[in-house]
Amino acid sequence: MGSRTEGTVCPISFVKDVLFPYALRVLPETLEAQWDNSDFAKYKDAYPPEYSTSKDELAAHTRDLMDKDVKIAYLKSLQGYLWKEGYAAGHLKAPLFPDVADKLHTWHQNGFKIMIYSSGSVPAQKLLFKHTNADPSDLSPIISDWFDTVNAGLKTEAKSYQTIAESHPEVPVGEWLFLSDNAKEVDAAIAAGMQSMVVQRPGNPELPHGGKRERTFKPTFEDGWMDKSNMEDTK
Ligand SMILES: CSCCC(=O)C(=O)COP(=O)(O)O
Repeated sequence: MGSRTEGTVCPISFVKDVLFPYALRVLPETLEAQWDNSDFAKYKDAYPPEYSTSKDELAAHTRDLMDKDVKIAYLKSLQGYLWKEGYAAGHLKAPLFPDVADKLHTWHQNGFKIMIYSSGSVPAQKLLFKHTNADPSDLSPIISDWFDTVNAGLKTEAKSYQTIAESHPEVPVGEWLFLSDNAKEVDAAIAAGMQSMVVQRPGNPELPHGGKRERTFKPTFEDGWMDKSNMEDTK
């Protein structure tokens, strides 16, 4: 069982209106404090050289990438670093959709492996699932594995899903279920041999073809995720 984060387990607005602005707010003070710190070098040095020569260049490029929501590994890595203190201090908490925590616990108790595949970096994923609005807040112990664009590849490419499946040979590829609000990612997962569905959530943009496609899944919080009556089969 695999899933992406924004628009699937939590609202897109949490990422766009809370996480991104938080990262931009703490960026200048972080650059000021950490620029020459050897622990920070791995974030700074991952940027292309033309953007890592000065704090101003790096900040401007970071702002530009976030404005355009570019999901590039060096930005995602820095974001995870910038969010760390915010989560630790309680300023950031992931607002999961109301069905998510219960459903993940149920699946876990029933022996399913739950894994996350996100454009957000693995450290950022772990922070998000560790600090949620659920009770208990930390869902990370029930997540079996974590994938991002560094250890798996781009989410719209079938080979990324093959890489993920191959890293767990104990689970035949046809037994994986990948849930995403992004139809292109669902198509890539299906091309790799996984089962996959588009999840529709409040606040998500209109799907291609007005959401009319096979295997579109619109969970209602009362009925639960796996109620087939919520599935639009428009074949
Ligand atoms: C899990 S880190 C915060 C979300 C994020 O930065 C992101 O890019 C979300 O990507 P996803 O593929 O999970 O929608």
